[in-house]
This record gives sequence, C-alpha cells and structure tokens, in this order.
Amino acid sequence: MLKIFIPSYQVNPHFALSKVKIEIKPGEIHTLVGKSGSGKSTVAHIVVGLIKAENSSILINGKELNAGLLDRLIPQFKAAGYVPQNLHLKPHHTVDAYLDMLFQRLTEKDRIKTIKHYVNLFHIKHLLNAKIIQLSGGERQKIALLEAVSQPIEYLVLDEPFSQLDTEQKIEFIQIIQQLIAYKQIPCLLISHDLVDIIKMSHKLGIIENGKVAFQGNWDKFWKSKNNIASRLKLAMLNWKIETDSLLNNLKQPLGD
Ligand SMILES: Nc1ncnc2c1ncn2[C@@H]1O[C@H](COP(=O)(O)OP(=O)(O)OP(=O)(O)O)[C@@H](O)[C@H]1O
Repeated sequence: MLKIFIPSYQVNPHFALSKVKIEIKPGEIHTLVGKSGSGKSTVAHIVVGLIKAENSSILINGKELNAGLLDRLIPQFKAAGYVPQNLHLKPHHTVDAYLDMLFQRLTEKDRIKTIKHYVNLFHIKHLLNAKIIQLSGGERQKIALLEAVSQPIEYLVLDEPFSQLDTEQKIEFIQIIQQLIAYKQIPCLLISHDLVDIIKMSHKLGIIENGKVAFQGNWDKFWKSKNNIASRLKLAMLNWKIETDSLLNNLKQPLGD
C-alpha cells in the first residue's frame, strides 16, 4: 500500500499544494488528472523523492520513505519506478545493449531469461539492434517504462506516459502496464489528462485543482458525485464516448466514391 500525505508545500509565492492525501493499494492504478499547472507533476516529484516537502509522508508498505532513501543515486534502495514527462535515455546505446545494462545485476543465465521475458511483453524484438536515438517517441516511452520496472521496485509513478503515442500504440501500452501492475502487485500513480487512459486504466481517480484534491474516489463514487469538476469531466467523457461511437459507426459505413 502506498500512502501519500502532503499537508502543504509552497512551490512559489503564487502556488502551493495543500492537503494532498492519496492511498493506493497493491495492483491498483490511481490516476491523477487536472489542468496544466494544477500541481500533478509536483506531486509526482515529491512521491518519487526528487523534491523534499517538509512534514510530508510517503509510506510504502508501512515504511516511511524520505527524500534521502528515495534518492535514485542510492543504488541499494530504489523503491520507486518512475517514468518522467521528459525522458533521459542514453541515445547511442542499441536497445540490446541498453537492456543488458539494465539487468547487469543478474547472472548471465537469469539476464538472458529476464530480457527475453520483457522483450516479449513489450513487443520490441524487432528493435533490439536499433539505437535509442533511432526509435520513435512511442518506442522510447516503452524503453523508459521497461527501465523503470527493471529494478525490484515497490511502486510505480508514470507522468503522462502516453503523450507520444497514437491510439493503437496507447492500447498496447495500457495492456502492458495493466499486466505489469497486476503481476508485480504494486501500487501505481498515473498522471494523465488523456480520457482514453483514464477510462481504460484507472481503478481510482483523483482530480487536482489549484494544488488541492477536489475529488477522489472509485468510478462508482465518481459517477454519483455532484462535485463541479467531476461533473465537467463526466461531460467530457460522455462527449468523448459519443464522438468515439459515432466515429466507429462511421468507419463501419462503406466508403463512398
Ligand atoms: N521549481 C519551481 N519554481 C517555481 N515554480 C514552480 C517550480 N516547479 C513548479 N512550479 C510551478 O508550479 C505549478 C504546478 O506545476 P506542475 O508542473 O506540478 O503542474 P502540472 O499540473 O504537472 O502541469 P502540466 O500538466 O502542464 O505538466 C506551475 O505553475 C509551475 O510553474
């Protein structure tokens, strides 16, 4: 169980996070949505320990994590798997060499077996000889996710992981994440403002507005909620569904001359 509590965090004189409380069970994907600048990435940065917010607590399976423990530079303790908005991959490595590097800690036999498993799961066999720099944006996002889950992590934080993907790639990516989360039984905090991701992936939804959590709950609570922002999001979802349905219906019509 991942328990996040940020009572208050002043980001700049005009913006602060306040009373952010999120709990995510193992195997659960909790999506945080909100307008640009509402504070989503700041929450992610605190949760993975990139910034330290005084008085905040991040508890994973009952253990208190502080920025020191979470620091990615401390190799013994990398509880957080994190895919940031801006990816930092080594451009000149081939995918093959990159995977080899990620699983260096394993014996050769285990490394070969593990890499084979991930190559199949991520459908990247055809990319093994390509250099990272030659990959498409979506393929790079896959490698970044693979890197994040390559360590024995205890929770996963994904910040806009689908921003570079088209709908088909997105559906493939969503399935990979769902399998990983279910298999590893870890909590996942997903930051997104894409309705497809939100509808297809979330077990729970949090809406953040101006640094505060304006709504939080499961789908049942969401659909019953009279909260203003939840209502606007519902409307967008319903319109999206209508648009998608009509698009799909139109696709079924035979093409004219
Ligand atoms: N180090 C910083 N110094 C000053 N202001 C900052 C700093 N980091 C973030 N901010 C401000 O805090 C606010 C929230 O930023 P944040 O990146 O968390 O929003 P967001 O909801 O993730 O936005 P987006 O969806 O566009 O990525 C923004 O107004 C941003 O400019």
